[in-house]
Amino acid sequence: NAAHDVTAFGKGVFGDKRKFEAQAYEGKFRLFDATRGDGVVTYDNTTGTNVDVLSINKMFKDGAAVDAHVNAEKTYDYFKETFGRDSVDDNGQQLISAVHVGENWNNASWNGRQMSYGDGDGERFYPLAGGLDVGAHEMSHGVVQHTAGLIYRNESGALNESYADIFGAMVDRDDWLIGEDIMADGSIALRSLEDPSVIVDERTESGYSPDHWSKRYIGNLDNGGVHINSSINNKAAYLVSEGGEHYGIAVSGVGREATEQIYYRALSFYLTRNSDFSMMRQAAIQAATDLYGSNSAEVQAVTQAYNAVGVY
Ligand SMILES: CCCCC[C@H](S)C(=O)N[C@@H](Cc1ccccc1)C(=O)N[C@@H](C)C(=O)O
Ligand SMILES: [Zn+2]
Repeated sequence: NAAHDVTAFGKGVFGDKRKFEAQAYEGKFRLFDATRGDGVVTYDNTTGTNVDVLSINKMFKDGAAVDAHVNAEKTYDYFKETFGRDSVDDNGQQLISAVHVGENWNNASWNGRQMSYGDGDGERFYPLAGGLDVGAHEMSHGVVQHTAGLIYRNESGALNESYADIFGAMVDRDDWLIGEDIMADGSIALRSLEDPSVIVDERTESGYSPDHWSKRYIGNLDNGGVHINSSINNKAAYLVSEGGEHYGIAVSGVGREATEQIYYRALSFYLTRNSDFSMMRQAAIQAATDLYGSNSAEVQAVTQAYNAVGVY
């Protein structure tokens, strides 16, 4: 008997009840959502199967698998509804997620084809699938890969990481923090777009994430600081949206809706593999000009935001 689509239920990593699309097949159920693009499929890396026999109360019981599946559905919907983009390649590419990857792995990744989530060690991170912004971060790397293709090193790599955080913060829309749901060590988040300097980063000289180009990390750690210098562009995007005063420069914000359109257009029309921060500034100004006009508040916000973080 063929598989058929069902709306199923399960509890996430933190015990919250989730609803999602799955399939019933041969008396069992699998995390395969056939309603989005060429499918959203989630599987347990330790067993290699995406079949999860429903427990007696008709619930999927693998919290990380449930959350990873919902993260992918929500991020698929975000790109479709906000930009009309059909998955990472704008051609419906199947969204594959693997959970329980590694041993207490304190990370998640996009390997060019799929998302992988670690379970965390319970000291640094809880299971990373529990964070919607983690899944959105990883899938956004897929979008970057199929658009500008920003090389994952130095400034282009920092932009790649920044785009993953910006879209992560737009999908997980109630704050400007990244990783706030999965920190096990008591810190408020892994990164903050609003105020990067509140997050300790022992890889940097100052111990904090930079919020100005003059404070950028220059060195070989972290592929040339891709998770460190991303905070400079993250701060710029935050200022474009929310506004504020930064190093004496005032920015009038234009809101999340205009900000996500500007950054998406800059990514998909103007940025290329080797783009650096200065090219990011030009691309965002051009995108804002295309969308809102050269004398618009949006162009003004972008210009002031990049002035405020010292990128010209
Ligand atoms: C193969 C090694 C991992 C490559 C880096 C991946 S893309 C990445 O950036 N992962 C995110 C995971 C994440 C996202 C949101 C919130 C919490 C954690 C990341 O930021 N990883 C940090 C821990 C890092 O690799 O330094
Ligand atoms: Zn990343």
